[in-house]
Amino acid sequence: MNILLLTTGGTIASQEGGGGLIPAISSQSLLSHVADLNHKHTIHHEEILNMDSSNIQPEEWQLIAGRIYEALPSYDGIIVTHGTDTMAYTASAVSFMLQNLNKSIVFTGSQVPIDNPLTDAKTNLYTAVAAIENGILGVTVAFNRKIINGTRAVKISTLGFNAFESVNSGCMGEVFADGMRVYRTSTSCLDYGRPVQFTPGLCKDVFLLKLLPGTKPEVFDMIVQLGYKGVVMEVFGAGGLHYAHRNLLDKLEMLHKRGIAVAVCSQCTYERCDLSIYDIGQRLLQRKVIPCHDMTTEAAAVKLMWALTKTRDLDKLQEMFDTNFVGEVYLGTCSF
Ligand SMILES: NC(=O)C[C@H](N)C(=O)O
Repeated sequence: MNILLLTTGGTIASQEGGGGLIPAISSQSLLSHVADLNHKHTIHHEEILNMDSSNIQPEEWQLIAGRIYEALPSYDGIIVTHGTDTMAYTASAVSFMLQNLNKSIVFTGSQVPIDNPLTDAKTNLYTAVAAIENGILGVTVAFNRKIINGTRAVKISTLGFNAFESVNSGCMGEVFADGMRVYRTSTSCLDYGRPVQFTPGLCKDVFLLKLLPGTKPEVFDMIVQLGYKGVVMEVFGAGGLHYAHRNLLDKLEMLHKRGIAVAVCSQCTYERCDLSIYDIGQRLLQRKVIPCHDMTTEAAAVKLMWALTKTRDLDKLQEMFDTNFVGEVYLGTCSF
């Protein structure tokens, strides 16, 4: 197979720089650590960035997605090496920007640099190649022998090798002693008659707010002043926030009047936010907040950035959040 290795930095490409680990290893040198892959496949390499992923932002997401789109026709699959810290955001962003993918785009990285004897980088790279060999289509994350839908990946460990979890959706594939077991072959329902859909835009004016009991309502005034067009709010449990002592509900009404979208997801990692259960949730619904259902916070925030480039109409945004595009949300009607 013809595979492209796109490198962007991260621990996988890092070396001790005197002041701590810093990305330094080139794409060529990275590939040389898994040179045996070239016996079976033709692997091309290209370094598009060399950054700690803490510095990777929407500008870089667009660069990465654009390069993938250009390269796609020439390869059977593309592996993107990336720092783990923000990989779930980048993988989500690329998932929304590049849809109807009939090829494998696999993000991977490592917790230990590739030139360290205890590295997990090689296994992760071999797992990424196995995802391509097994035809797992769409944007995924390969880590610790698992293949996860890019919009379902969440980084759960700072140091452990099982650094990513597939949240609210089983993983797509897993390596066992007898090889890769494939549970799902695509992140979405593909329309083979249509080409890849590339929508490169992202609205950078999205704010992510995790509530603390007692958060001051005036925070929302600051969000408005700063020109944010959308807010993803992590609320308590199935969907709660305070209005006693400090009335956040009034501020949500103010945001709605100003046409600022507020999407709501839970501070709980697992299961869905459901605003129909409690009185407080129903008060939120009356303020026209957009429920994110069982989406990860990472996917929800990036989905809002992507959706806001298509519309600012709150009803249309709500419709987009009630639609499953790339397996990011379970709505009870589709098993992706
Ligand atoms: N394991 C890693 O890759 C962490 C690193 N700080 C990064 O995200 O770039």
